Amino acid sequence: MSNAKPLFVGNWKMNGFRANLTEILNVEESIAKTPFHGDVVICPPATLAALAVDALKKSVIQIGGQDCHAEEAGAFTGDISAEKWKDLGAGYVIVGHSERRAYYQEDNKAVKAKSKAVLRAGLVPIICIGESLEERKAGKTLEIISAQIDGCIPDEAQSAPIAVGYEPVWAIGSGLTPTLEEISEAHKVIREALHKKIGDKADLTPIVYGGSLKPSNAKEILAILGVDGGLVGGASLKAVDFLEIIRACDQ
Ligand SMILES: O=C[C@H](O)COP(=O)(O)O
Repeated sequence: MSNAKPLFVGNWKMNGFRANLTEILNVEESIAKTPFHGDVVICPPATLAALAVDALKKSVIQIGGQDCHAEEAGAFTGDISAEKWKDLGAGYVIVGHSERRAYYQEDNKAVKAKSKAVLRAGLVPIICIGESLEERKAGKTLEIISAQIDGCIPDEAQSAPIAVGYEPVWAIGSGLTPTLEEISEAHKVIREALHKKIGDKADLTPIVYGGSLKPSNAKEILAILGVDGGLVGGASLKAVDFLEIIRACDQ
C-alpha cells in the first residue's frame, strides 16, 4: 500500500450474464462489512452495465466502463463515449487495457486521448500499462512502463483523480505472476514516473496490480509497498473469489 486510497476493480471483459449480477449482490453485504476503506468497482460488459447500475444503486460497489471512445458523441457505431458512461452513472472507465492495445491497435497516444476524454466527463480513468513477455525477457520492463506513463497520462491528470493499472501482459489470464520483488520494483518505477507527470499527487494515486490475481496470491501481492489494490479479471467473475481478494487487503 501507499498513501493512496485502495481500489479493487473487477473487469469482467466479454464475460458474464445477468446471473453474475445476482451473485455480486449476494456478497455485496459482506463487501460492505469488510474493514476496508477503499473503492470497489465492477466493469461488466456494456449489455449489463445499466442493469448493474440499478442493481447496485444502494451498494458500496460502483460501476465502470471497460473502454470508451475519445470523442464525446458522433457517428461511431458500436462505441461508447465517456459522457455516455457518466450519463449511465458509472464512476470509472478502464483505458489502455492490453487487450485493447493488442486487438484494436491502441497505442499510448490513443490511450492518452481516451484518458483525457474520461477526465473531461468527470470520471476516473483506470489507465492500464504493462510489458509483454518479450519486453520482460529483453530486460526492458522498467523502460517500457515508464514510457507508457509518460505517453498515456494527460496534463489534465494534474488536477483530477486517476488510477493506474499495472498489468504485465504475460500474467493476464495465464496463472503466472511476476515475483514479489518484480512487482514491487515496477510499482516503484511507475510511482516515480507519475511524479514527473503529476507531482505529489502521484502519492495519492492508486496503482493497482493486475494479472492472475486470485485468493491464493492476493495477500502477499497486496502486502507489497506501493500496491494499492487489484485489477481482477477471471477471479472477479466469481463473486466469492473477488470478495476474498478484497478481504486480503488489510486497510
Ligand atoms: O483487467 C484485468 C486483467 O486483465 C487481469 O485478468 P486476470 O485476472 O484474468 O489475469
